[in-house]
Amino acid sequence: MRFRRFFKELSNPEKYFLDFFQKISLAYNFFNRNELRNHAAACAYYMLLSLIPLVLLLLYIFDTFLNRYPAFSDDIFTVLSMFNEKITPEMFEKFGISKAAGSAIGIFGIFNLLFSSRLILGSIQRAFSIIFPAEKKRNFLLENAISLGILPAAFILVLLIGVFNSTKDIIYKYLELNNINLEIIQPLFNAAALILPASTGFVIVYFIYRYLPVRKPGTGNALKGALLFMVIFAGSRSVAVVVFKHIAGNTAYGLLGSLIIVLIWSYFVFLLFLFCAQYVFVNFRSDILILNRLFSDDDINTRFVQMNKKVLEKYTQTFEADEVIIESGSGADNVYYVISGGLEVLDPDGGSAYIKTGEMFGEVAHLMCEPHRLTVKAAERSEVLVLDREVFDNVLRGNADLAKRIMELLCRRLRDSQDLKEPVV
Ligand SMILES: Nc1ncnc2c1ncn2[C@@H]1O[C@@H]2COP(=O)(O)O[C@H]2[C@H]1O
Repeated sequence: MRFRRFFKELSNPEKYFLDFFQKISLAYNFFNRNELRNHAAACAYYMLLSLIPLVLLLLYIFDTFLNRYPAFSDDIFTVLSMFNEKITPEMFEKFGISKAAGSAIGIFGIFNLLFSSRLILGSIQRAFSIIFPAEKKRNFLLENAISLGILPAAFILVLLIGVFNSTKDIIYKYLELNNINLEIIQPLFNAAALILPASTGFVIVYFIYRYLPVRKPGTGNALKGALLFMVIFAGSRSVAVVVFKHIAGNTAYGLLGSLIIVLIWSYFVFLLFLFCAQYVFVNFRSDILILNRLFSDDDINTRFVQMNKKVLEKYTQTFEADEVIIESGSGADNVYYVISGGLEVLDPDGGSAYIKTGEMFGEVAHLMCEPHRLTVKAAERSEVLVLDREVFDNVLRGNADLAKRIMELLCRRLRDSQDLKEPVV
């Protein structure tokens, strides 16, 4: 069913792109309103902090292996020197790597890494609790367990990709040395070298979008978000490589230049990551968000209604003049909102009131959990949004302005119908 809808959308690309750009612009609005830039900055900063423990950890690993397993380290250097003959044990000695302060640094590195990992995930979780609002809170144990694991897991993944890349190069060199035809193998390897990191990134981002929010957005939406992330990421990476090479080549910046590059790049990646998370949410709750916007304006915004016709059509019912919409005494299953036309409220004593475009009705019974007291019928041909309890409650939950406006509406109707025959004491 879902696939059929997807292909139907694809067969009408114009509509599909319009829908896509509308969602992007909605996501951008929310991205700004939620101030996600600050969260991205926090993540990037913690990322930078985690670099130092990471370097310490690497020092420890090199130190342990180079000192304890000379045979292994010989092998490593044989492999490393295949890439660049300058990489020798002497070079490492020069950097002081093999003389590093041993296990103390290693342990310090691990603790620091876990701590930074906790900080990074803490910021992502905080951002996610804003992007994907939920009533429930996350289980404390789970929250901490995930966050301690995420950076080491990412680290291991990066190492694996690194290992793949170097293995690829080694095999490649080996084949070349043995005069084996590379014409077919080379493109295959190159494709694998491109696809492997991209698909790993895609899977990681997908799992985070799919499972990290307390209120889970569903598979299809998480996939869309992860895909958007990877496409923009891959595109900007190729631009960034060129730009950053230029900056790094400029020796005036030195080491500081590399740090600035790491900071700028991780800030950008986190911005993109949170933006795409917001896009996942927009896909997930697009109906609610559109209704939310619709109810935020004082008058009916006809352009907005027109733009979001596809979504609103799902909820719209047309009533002919004199057709009854609410029968007095009937159960309160829905709340209604007039998009066009006008309606009449009738009380059993013959009194009546008018409900105009842009007004809500049926909310009294819903809020009080009792049957509708009055009958409502169309005064002319009218288009009405019919929202069930769940949809209405979700719109109300995310819209404090709407709650206030409903209160105003209720007060106004109360005042209109107030009959102060007896003075209030
Ligand atoms: N004085 C009024 N003017 C306009 N609408 C009203 C007035 N009184 C009641 N209504 C609406 O008519 C609806 C009838 O069903 P409910 O009682 O659920 O909710 C009621 C209000 O939304």
